Amino acid sequence: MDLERIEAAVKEILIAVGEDPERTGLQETPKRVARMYQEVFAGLENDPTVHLKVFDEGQDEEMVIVRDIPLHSMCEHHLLPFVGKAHIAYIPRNGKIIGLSKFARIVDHFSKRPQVQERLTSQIADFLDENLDPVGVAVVIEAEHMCMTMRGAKAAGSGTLTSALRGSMRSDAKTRAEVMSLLRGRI
Ligand SMILES: Nc1nc2c(ncn2[C@@H]2O[C@H](COP(=O)(O)OP(=O)(O)OP(=O)(O)O)[C@@H](O)[C@H]2O)c(=O)[nH]1
Ligand SMILES: [Zn+2]
Repeated sequence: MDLERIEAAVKEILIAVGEDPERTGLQETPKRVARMYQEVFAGLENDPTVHLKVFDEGQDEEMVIVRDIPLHSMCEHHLLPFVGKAHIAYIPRNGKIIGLSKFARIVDHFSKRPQVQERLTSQIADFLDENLDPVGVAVVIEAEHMCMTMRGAKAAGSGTLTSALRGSMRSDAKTRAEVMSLLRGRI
């Protein structure tokens, strides 16, 4: 990531909105924003496959659900945060599982780039589907978008719910109903 370029751009924005980038409170701001972007967009650079330490100890064909994974991402339309929770359910194949913490790391990875909620949801589902080859996987995300609350429509408190279903979660009506009712228990 080109930190110097971000700094220069932020300084330009400050001037363009009518601020004085040399006043005491703003002198360090371009540098801070550059470091902040490096952190919140780290998912553009890092490799998510490092989180795929696979164990073969899962209960075959039994569903695993990790709920309420905290999520912070940046809406690509306005570069404002959207904040919420991800819920992931999957049915391992041949006992192929990953550590529970890795789901939070994978959610974080795909959140840390300019995003829309729909694509974030699909990217997490596709990544797990392609790399774990589970019988089925479901990802549900609920989030509040600052671009809808602090500006524009000013729809404070509105929530957006997205889901991505793969494998038996999509094709098998009974499995889909089961996972949705388990996830709905808390959503
Ligand atoms: N589908 C989808 N839309 C999003 C997401 N994040 C923000 N948006 C929307 O992206 C749209 C961009 O609309 P535009 O009309 O191009 O931009 P705008 O004039 O700033 O729109 P307003 O927010 O309505 O003021 C808005 O409706 C946002 O609510 C997201 O994750 N998914
Ligand atoms: Zn937005």
